[in-house]
Amino acid sequence: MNFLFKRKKARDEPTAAVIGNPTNVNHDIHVIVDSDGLLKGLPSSWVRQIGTQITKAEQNENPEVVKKVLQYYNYSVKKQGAQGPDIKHIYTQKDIDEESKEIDMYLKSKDAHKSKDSNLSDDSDKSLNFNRASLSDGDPSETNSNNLLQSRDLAQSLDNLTLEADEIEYRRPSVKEEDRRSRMTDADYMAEIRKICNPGNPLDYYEKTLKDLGSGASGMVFAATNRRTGELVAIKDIDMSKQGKKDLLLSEIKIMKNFQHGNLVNFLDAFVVDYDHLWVVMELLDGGPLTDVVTETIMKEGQIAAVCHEVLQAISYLHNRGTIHRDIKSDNVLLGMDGIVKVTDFGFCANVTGNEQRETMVGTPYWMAPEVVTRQKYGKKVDIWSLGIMIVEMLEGEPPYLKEPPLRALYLITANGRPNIPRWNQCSEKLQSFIDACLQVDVDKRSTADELLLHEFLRERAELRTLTPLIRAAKKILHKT
Ligand SMILES: Nc1ncnc2c1ncn2[C@@H]1O[C@H](COP(=O)(O)OP(=O)(O)OP(=O)(O)O)[C@@H](O)[C@H]1O
Repeated sequence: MNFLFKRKKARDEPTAAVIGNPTNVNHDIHVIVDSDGLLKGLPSSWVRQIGTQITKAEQNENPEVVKKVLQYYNYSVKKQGAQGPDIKHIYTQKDIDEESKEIDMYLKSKDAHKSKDSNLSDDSDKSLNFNRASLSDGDPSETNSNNLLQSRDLAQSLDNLTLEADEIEYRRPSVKEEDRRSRMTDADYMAEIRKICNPGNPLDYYEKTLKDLGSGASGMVFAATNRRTGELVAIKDIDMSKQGKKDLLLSEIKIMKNFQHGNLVNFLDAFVVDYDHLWVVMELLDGGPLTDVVTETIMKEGQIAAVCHEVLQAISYLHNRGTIHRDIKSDNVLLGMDGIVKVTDFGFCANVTGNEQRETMVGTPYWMAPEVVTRQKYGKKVDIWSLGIMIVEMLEGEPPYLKEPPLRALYLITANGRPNIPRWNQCSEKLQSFIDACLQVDVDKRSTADELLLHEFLRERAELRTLTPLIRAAKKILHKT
């Protein structure tokens, strides 16, 4: 069999986007471009950040975009730093709206704090500069004192956030419940989780094989055999002592039990093992992630259409249940050796620190829709944008701007809108039209999952089994056979 192989490209380990965006954000910082073409009015630490990643000409051209990108980036870093590891959860429009309000409140609390503490008011952005040590090349003594200020500022900002939350009418009613939850100890959570898990010993049900399927941020995934049926399953071993938000994990398991679809990696069972390990049993996909195929081989249009069709069926299922995946990318599309295509990572998956990107930013930006960064009202169609970026991966082997650091990638996504696709002229008109329908910056013009499922490009999809040779070829190159 003849394949065109792509050169192996370095892919950063992307993480899940977990931050939503507010609507009608007040501009609390006035940014202007001075006569020298420099942005004025930005906090000094932000200026240092952009200096390394966004050129003066770009700042000149898009000052508002630069401001929004920095706000989003710094909020994201701060949230990660303040709350520790975050767990992605099932997203609904309601979650997104609530998160949007949270960002609004964060921005307001920053203003409130500014007026309360005159010592910090001239550089109150230090609270936003959580990752400054790694981003600035300033002198170490300055960094130390800033770190002290950061901790104080961070704590105060969080206090403000709570105070405001009590006063604001739209604060979600579940906050009291969250307060109660925040007083729960780890042992309390484990007791709750235990209640919804299978009480038995997993080794009575499943026999571990020697095959490790890989390791993610939250732990190892290994293969096992169902002792009764002989079915192969994948078991994700999550070390609960290292998880930040056990409450979310708890609700995830509850929700996941109700989500079953032929194009989702379905949840099968869960067990608590050794007091603080959660074993999540799911269907095993033996072909590995789509990422291996896109980085190693060149897919034909019929094969791209086949993958899009299956992924869209999963997205449509989730969207029709008021759920947004928010992390559609090739890494989260798993393949069976027979060519079956399933979407994963739509619940119970933790996003914990483990590599630089995870530490510096909550969400990986490369698949992110522009409206996420610009904090316009957004919803289900972020998944359609991400699908469009995943098509770019299938064409080019990687998403746009992958080699750029996250802050610059955010800037480019927001400033450029629809990315340039080098192989565009080699695409058929139908594929071009399909990509156009996904990568519309104007959300209203972007198609829905159900509309895309009727697109003529998908009518020419190849049979799923035609993916098998590509999977085999990728495995061979990556020594995963
Ligand atoms: N159901 C499955 N079948 C086969 N392989 C799987 C399955 N689930 C995960 N894997 C593989 O196991 C490895 C780790 O998966 P995992 O989902 O933990 O990774 P991650 O998404 O990077 O981490 P996390 O979701 O914890 O942030 C990956 O290489 C993935 O392809």
